[in-house]
Amino acid sequence: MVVPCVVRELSHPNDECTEAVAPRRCSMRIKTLKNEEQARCRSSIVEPKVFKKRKVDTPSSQAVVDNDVVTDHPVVAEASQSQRPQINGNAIEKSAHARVTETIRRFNKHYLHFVQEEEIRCERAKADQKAKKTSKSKVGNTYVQEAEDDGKRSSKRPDLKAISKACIDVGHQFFSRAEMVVVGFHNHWLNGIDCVGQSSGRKAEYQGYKLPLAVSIVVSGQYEDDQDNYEEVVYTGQGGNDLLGNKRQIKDQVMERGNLGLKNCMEHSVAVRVTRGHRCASSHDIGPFSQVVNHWAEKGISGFTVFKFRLKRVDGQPVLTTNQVFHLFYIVSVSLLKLVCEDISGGLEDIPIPATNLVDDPPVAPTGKYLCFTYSRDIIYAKGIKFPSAPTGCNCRGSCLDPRVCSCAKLNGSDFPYVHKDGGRLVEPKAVVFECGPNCGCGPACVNRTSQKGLRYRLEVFRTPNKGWGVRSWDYIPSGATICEYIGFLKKTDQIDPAADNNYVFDIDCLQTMKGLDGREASVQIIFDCSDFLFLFSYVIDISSRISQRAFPILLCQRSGIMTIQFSPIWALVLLFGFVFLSTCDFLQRRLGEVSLPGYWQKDVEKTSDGGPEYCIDAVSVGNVARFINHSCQPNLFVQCVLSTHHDIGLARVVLMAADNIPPLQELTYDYGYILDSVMDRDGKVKQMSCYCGAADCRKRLF
Ligand SMILES: C[S@@+](CC[C@H](N)C(=O)[O-])C[C@H]1O[C@@H](n2cnc3c(N)ncnc32)[C@H](O)[C@@H]1O
Repeated sequence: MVVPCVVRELSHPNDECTEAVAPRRCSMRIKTLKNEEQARCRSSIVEPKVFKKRKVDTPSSQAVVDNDVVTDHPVVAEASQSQRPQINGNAIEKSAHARVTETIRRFNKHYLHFVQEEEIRCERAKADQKAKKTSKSKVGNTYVQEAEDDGKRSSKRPDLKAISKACIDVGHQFFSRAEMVVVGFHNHWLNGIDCVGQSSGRKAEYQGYKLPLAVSIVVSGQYEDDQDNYEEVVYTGQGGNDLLGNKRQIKDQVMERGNLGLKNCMEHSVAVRVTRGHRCASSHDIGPFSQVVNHWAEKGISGFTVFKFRLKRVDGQPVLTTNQVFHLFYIVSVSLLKLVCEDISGGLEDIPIPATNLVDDPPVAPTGKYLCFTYSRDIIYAKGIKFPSAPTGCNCRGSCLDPRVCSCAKLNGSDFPYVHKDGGRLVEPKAVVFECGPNCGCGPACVNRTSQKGLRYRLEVFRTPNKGWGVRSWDYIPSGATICEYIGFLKKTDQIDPAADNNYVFDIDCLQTMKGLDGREASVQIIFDCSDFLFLFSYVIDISSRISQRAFPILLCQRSGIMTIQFSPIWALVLLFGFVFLSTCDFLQRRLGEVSLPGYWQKDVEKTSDGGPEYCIDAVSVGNVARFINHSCQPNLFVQCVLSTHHDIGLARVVLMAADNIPPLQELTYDYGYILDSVMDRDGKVKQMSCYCGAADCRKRLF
């Protein structure tokens, strides 16, 4: 039954903190992996004793999962944190999930960098092609042809390039085969069967085994002869498929490679990891170890010989709900979710935000003491706060495309912070992102306005058992995507009544985070960086050298600051003097991630040592869907400061973005960044609030 969102008094989960001094949240950024040792490479994960050679004495033996390889499916993990399975007496490694998340984050970071490179390469090829066409090159059509070829050249798959960059650990659910390869579950981005090959035969651990030996199969669900369920899989061997066409069988399969690997597994009673791919999306669910119990050859639907392998799940492994395959567009049964409000935004958002309640009986809508708020899409400036003036924008037209030309891109370290893929994804978290603003020449579709484009995913506010209301998405959200901005009243922090027990205050702490103040993790380093200076010089010299052909040095300066110079002594002196002059003229370029901060922020950074953030966003009475997003110690979102309409860092926009690929119906959370023991009650006693995020590495307290 749908009830209107009327104001009603509800007992609120926050009731325990009445009388508290209003706890303050800060924008804890995405956490970088502190301990590189946490990340183990594939080589260690797929250590033969773990995966590759799995001697199982009897099909029911639990020896198959007797060490650290434990499936950690998110659905299972969420359902029973307290009853995490013990296999052969060994508890599941608690932070496996966290390590996987970190690994996938690293992979996605590399991946998005490669996507960015690829987009730039294509844009340049297109621009060159256009320029060459218009200049009607004297050398006939040769250049035009070359540029065309460059533009058309098949892209260097960013995901495959990223695989080589990441170092890995065990996983749960993957959104692409490439992610699985990264994590080491499966070593082929195309083949369904991953084997230990003949070349490993000399290793001691394979003595006595016939090779190849299969270690992992992916049930893709897209071949005509596949029929699978969860306890038992009938797997069609490899070979003979029309891989470029409709995947139909076009010739007989042969008992070799992966097929032989599976046959050998049966002979040696070696278990195989089964993973399920999804037909429409590229997502994969990691399934259980299974034993090949039978195999045979038969004529397939197309009349060609195919090998069939029957695999039975080995007992003693966690129950998986792997039939929950995540679609890019999840079809949600609203009646099952008990809708209590059709759209909490009251039509203000482009996509309605329903509220559902499966917890209360009868189900109630998100209303009550703390939930009676006015929905707003935009920040509202409290009385007395002056809106800063808008910066001069870039001169681009339509959409900003060339980072060498766009002045906004230059502020971001001479690259656009977003790639176009999936409607705009942030390549990596930054101290601050400079987006295009009101005075820019580009239009609303510009990629450098990604966070200004409103909601893109079907969000749902849902009642959680112990955290009040929370937010999740019905759509798959790729990492780096914008979820929403934190909206509310923009106030001075001293305008917040400390006795008001307001849990909806978000401190705008970009500067504090930059400096790593108050125990906050400094997400960025402030270091002296000469790359911008070098870039400037290289530019001047490059132009000069073009003019005078050979009289000047050629200087190549890369973003990393590495340069190669072919120089004449006089130019070396010019460079040296220029460098010394600029560095002593209070013109130090400081670097925050990839962002160069204009000099005037230096004073702000210095000033920000003690007092804490000057401004905050109070969403208690006015806000948007962000006010319902809960905290997690292992969040899937991160906070990104964004500047677009002005460049006042103290009043930066606070935008929540996806840290991971987020499957539909997974709760969206970010790290509130409370400093433990920083919240006091009126008597000056430390106030505590339990954390119910359920993460394996939960620190058990919100504050
Ligand atoms: C900004 S509100 C989030 C939305 C809130 N759950 C609601 O129902 O309106 C912050 C409050 O939610 C609750 N909360 C958020 N994350 C939590 C967590 N991990 N564990 C326990 N309570 C949490 C706390 O009561 C916190 O003060």
